[in-house]
Amino acid sequence: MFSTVPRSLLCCTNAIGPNRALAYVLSKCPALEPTSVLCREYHEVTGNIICPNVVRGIDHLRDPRLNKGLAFTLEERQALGIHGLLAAKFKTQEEQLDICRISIDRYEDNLNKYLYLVELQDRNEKLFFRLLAENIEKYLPIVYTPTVGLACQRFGLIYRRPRGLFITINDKGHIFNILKNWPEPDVRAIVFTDGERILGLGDLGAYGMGIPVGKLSLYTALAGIKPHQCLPITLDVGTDNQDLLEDPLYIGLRQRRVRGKEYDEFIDEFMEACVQRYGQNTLLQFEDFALPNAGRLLKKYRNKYCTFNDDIQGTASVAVAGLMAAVRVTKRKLSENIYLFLGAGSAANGIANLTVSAMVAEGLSERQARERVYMFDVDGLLSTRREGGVPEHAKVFGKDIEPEKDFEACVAKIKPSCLIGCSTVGGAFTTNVLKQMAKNTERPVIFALSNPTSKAECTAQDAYDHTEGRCIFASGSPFPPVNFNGKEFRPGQGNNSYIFPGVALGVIATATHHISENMFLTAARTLANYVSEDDLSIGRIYPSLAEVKEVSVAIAIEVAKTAYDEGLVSIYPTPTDLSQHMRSYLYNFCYECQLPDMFPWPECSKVSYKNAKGRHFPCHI
Ligand SMILES: NC(=O)C1=CN([C@@H]2O[C@H](COP(=O)(O)OP(=O)(O)OC[C@H]3O[C@@H](n4cnc5c(N)ncnc54)[C@H](OP(=O)(O)O)[C@@H]3O)[C@@H](O)[C@H]2O)C=CC1
Ligand SMILES: CC(=O)C(=O)O
Ligand SMILES: [Mg+2]
Repeated sequence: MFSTVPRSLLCCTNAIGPNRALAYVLSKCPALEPTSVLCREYHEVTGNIICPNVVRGIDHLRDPRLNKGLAFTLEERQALGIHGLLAAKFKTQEEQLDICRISIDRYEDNLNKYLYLVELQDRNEKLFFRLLAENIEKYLPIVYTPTVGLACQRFGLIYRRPRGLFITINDKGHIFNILKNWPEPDVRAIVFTDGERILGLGDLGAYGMGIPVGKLSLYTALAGIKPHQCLPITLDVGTDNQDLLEDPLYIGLRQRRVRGKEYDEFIDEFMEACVQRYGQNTLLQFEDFALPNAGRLLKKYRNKYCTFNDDIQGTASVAVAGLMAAVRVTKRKLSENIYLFLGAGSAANGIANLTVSAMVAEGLSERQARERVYMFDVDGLLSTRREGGVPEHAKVFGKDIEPEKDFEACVAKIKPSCLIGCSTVGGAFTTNVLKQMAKNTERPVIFALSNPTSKAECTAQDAYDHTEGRCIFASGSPFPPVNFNGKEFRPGQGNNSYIFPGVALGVIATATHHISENMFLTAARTLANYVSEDDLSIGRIYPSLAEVKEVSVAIAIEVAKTAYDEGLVSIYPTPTDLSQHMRSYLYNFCYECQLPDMFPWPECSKVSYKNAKGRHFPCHI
């Protein structure tokens, strides 16, 4: 029997179509082993040539995973039955990339650029990923924050072709069957959301699908994880966004969110179905769940599944990396800072907890480290004396101090050296707040991490302007370079996209079955080590985005080492060369020859194929 049937083993025939022909051959020869035998047998039966692993004819061009457009060679065009379906000109992938760049530049509106890229991904996957991977700085803001936020808000309008799975609460009891409808059997990573906290834009329900799709594009573009191993999913349990419930374009369930027991059972079933379908080691990334569920579900599942919450753990890692790199400028150890968070939700708590771990590594006790961390949420400073007390999810950061509802006053009173915004409140770092930070310390650290750009707590320009150019700034969404007193600053992007692709690569490539907290501290250290003096001199506490692919591999290697040290992997023996092992996993962004290499008639000319017995088969030209 076939033990390793290729993913899309189809045969070519002009007579009855590839699927039916293959089914026919298989039914006749169920015990066939090597594919080449199948080819020969099939040829004996039908007189047609089978191209294993190859969809022929127009279907080949319509498959984005196979399509190369005008880059198909004459031999490929002939062998694949697409000769004549393409214009005569042959183009290299490089020439095609130029055309893509020109095409995108024609659009002024970023949403149109986004749509162009979506369409490219649907048409020619390798071209899309190579374009993205080679132009990260230019196109990351389109496929990711900020434009992806706009795309989610308009998802009902721009939704065209299926990408990923929508699983609704009505599918409860049948989730495994829905997963079976996904055409790829070799999924290694699933990024999923229930759409309740999409960036800082709130509850976007099923419109949130843009986020798992965008995140998984970065799995491939930034870490070389193969696209067919990635599955984006939206869990549609309704929405409490009244505008969407009334939006005629809305594509999700038009009902209020299901919560409580039924929601929990639904998520339980989903988690179980994923591992049942794709195996124990399937990486399950929670993305953009709202505060009441994010931390709670992480706690519930973190020791039972190969899972992490990107908004809590990935964000923590990138922020701590930034803090570590900033030490080289401020000359203050992490344990010498005072931290004030605006926002006390998932991201803030994730960052605060990992910062505490980093301070403990510097020698503080956990209690001493926590004493250096303050938080301020919608009801003011997290004071144990305030009305209603400190919310459960941030209990450990509550302080026995006078309550304070005025943020500016709080910054003056607590005198933080690091101010970290994860509040979803655009402009919350006012001129006075920033000026106060400049008074608090010589080199204040200011992170405006909320996304998209409209939700950033301050702009890069404001941060430098109001701190006399002395601050160390990073933001979740990109800002253009800033000029202050004749000096140009190019602040970095404190975004979890520096972390999750590398962590995922490390986990997938070693079949790690559990993702430990330590891995995120390791990832943070690795990222911080990549920051050069040149980066710091232009105000950047992250490596340039052009280096992110290399950084992702480095993170993957370090994460894998941690996983081996902690006994969390399923691949033994430990590869002697982890770097080589990791690199062997990477996606090839360049076109590959699609002449069937398992073809039993390897000798190929422009006019005919010669089989092993020396018989010629004419090409259809
Ligand atoms: N740069 C990056 O890599 C990442 C950035 N983010 C961004 O961080 C932001 C927050 O995400 P997340 O933590 O998951 O969201 P949460 O909803 O979990 O947390 C938001 C927090 O902000 C508080 N808040 C809301 N309004 C105010 C206000 N007016 N003043 C003070 N605090 C306020 C909330 O308080 P309350 O609960 O009381 O309402 C809550 O504590 C988002 O914009 C997200 O895009 C998130 C992950 C990664
Ligand atoms: C970056 C990210 O994960 C967020 O803003 O939610
Ligand atoms: Mg997120």
